[in-house]
Amino acid sequence: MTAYLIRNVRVLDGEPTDLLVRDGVVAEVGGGLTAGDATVLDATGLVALPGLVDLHTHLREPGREDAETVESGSRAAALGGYTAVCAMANTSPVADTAGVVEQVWRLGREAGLVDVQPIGAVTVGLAGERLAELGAMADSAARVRIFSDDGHCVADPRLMRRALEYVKAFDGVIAQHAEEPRLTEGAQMHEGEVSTRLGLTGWPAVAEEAIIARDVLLAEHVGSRLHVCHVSTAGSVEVLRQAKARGVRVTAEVTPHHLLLTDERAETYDPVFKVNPPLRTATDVAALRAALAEGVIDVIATDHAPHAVEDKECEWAYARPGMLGLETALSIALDVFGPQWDLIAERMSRAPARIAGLTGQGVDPAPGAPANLTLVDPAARRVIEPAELASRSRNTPYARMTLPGRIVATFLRGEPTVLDGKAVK
Ligand SMILES: NC(=O)N[C@@H](CC(=O)O)C(=O)O
Ligand SMILES: [Zn+2]
Ligand SMILES: [Zn+2]
Repeated sequence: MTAYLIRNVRVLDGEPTDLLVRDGVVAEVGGGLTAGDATVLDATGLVALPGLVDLHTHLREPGREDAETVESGSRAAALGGYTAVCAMANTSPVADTAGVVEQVWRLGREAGLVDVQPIGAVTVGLAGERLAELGAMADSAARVRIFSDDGHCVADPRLMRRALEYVKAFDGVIAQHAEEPRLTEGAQMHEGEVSTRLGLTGWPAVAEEAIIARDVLLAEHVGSRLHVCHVSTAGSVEVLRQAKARGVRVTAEVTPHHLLLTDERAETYDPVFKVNPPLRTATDVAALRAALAEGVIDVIATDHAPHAVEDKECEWAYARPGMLGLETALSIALDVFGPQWDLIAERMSRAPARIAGLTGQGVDPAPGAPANLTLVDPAARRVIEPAELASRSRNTPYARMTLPGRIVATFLRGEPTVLDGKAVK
């Protein structure tokens, strides 16, 4: 195993120092370390962060390997600075059995680029009718702790209650895609001025807020853990703020695109901007940014949702919702929040690792810490070229935009997965 001496790097907001990475851990931190047999990396101007952790990734394997595989998604993640991703269950077959979650977990280990932690489905086939084998998935080699029907809402309140009760036994968490389906039938974009002008059926904010309000009450009643996926409205932030003030065990995430883009993008009729929940208004974006800074929202999660060209480059109404996220998330965070490294580390690494219960992830680089880390060049700017992305899909909403920040290197347990901005394998 090669040792690495990372010279002249700033750890988060600290002064430049040296990091010695050896045997999978950060062995030493301090000025003027000697290399010995270590490979020296000059990291002048770079910032070291704990490896990023994504709570919400769609890897599409099994079933849609044309759009993404565990390996291609893992490579996109490593290039984005991630050392762990949680893989959503809406694959084909659905990850609703111990067999499927173990398959995804094994594929992740074989790719060896990030830790792939499978999420299990809450209900069989995501159909919302009966609970999946949550216990068997928890006891499997994949040790599932997060369950989600993402893509669908667990709309039946009795099923939601039972799921919350079930996972309490092993401190699991239900991650809800909050969308009251009766309020979003035929919806194409956010319900508001722009949808009225374009004549597209609207997806009202209240469809999200009503489910979050119900679910925080259910979580409070049961005393169990709820996580809210891709929060997108100012009203949702207020529901979460009140629930947290009461001590409800609820956490929440926001995506990079909901922190940056608004429903006005639909005016282009370019389906790359079609996503679920939909892009909202500038007022919502401002509320989400403030909530993330305050901690009412705990995490930035990508909701990386790769789609094949034929599912995306068609008429708006027929296009699948979803956007790529893994390779651009850190840049969007830097664009929105500036170099607030402690905030970025908390929201993109420590908090998601805690919520997912991933030991060894989300730990700041310090002596004895597992060497899961990423080196960022905050001064670099890059133009996003869809064809250059490692993802198998091309549906980035940031095509040809110039974004700040570049991931220079990523280490997984002391081994580089990215060096010089390129994937090692
Ligand atoms: N976000 C999306 O628009 N799409 C996701 C599903 C989801 O996250 O709800 C997908 O799987 O494509
Ligand atoms: Zn969702
Ligand atoms: Zn999703």
